[in-house]
Amino acid sequence: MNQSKEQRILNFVLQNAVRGDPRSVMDTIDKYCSQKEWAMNVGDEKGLILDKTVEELQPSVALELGTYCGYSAVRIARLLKAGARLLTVEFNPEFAAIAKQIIEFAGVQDKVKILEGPSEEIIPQLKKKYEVDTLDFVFLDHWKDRYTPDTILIQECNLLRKGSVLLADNIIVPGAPEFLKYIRNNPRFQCTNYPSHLEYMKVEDAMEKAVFLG
Ligand SMILES: Cn1ncc2cc([C@H](O)c3cccc(CNC(=O)c4cc(-c5ccc(F)cc5)cc(O)c4O)c3)ccc21
Ligand SMILES: [Mg+2]
Repeated sequence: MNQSKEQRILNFVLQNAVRGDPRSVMDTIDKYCSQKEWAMNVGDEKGLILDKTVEELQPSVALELGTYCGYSAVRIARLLKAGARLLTVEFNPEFAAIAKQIIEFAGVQDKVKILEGPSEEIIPQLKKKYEVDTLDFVFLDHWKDRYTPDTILIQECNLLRKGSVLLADNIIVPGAPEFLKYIRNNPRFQCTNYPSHLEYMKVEDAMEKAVFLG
């Protein structure tokens, strides 16, 4: 049975990155995906916007929707302070299995919990099953038509507090027009747009940051 692209990414990390070194894992994935096979990791340019958001916020509890291979989970977890944790949601079992190995290879597994299942099922379980009070940070990078319903669901589950930050990938490509309309017209969010480029390409993309005002 021939390998998936994600399996090839994992193998390249296992053979070329330095175990326990998150930066080397990120750089190795970026090298593979810019030189060999494109893949939908947030990448190093938009990754810098993600880094700055996490560093500024210093979240204790972070949620990621769309783990994929774990690139952004490694990116976020490496910046978390002692005791802080990242919950990352992935419905595709193959992706979750790859991500688990990449997160472990990077040595950030103690800060990351992969929750397997669709976001609409996982989000309502966060308080009781995963002992979350409120979310300090949410990174949206899953199906683009789920950004809005999941943002509404997160609010319905009372998971945000004054100052909670949402950061959404792919505002231009593939695009999340409905989310943009929803979040920018919602008086309970203060939005900022961060122009950038699609990972590994010279195509314009952007991230949107939305601060919950309570
Ligand atoms: C419900 N639920 N709950 C958890 C959960 C997890 C997943 C998966 O992680 C998953 C699988 C497939 C696609 C995505 C979304 N990502 C994208 O579609 C994307 C595309 C491109 C791009 C850009 C240009 C192209 F030409 C092609 C693809 C660039 C990007 O950065 C992306 O993030 C996410 C899905 C639904 C889930
Ligand atoms: Mg993305």
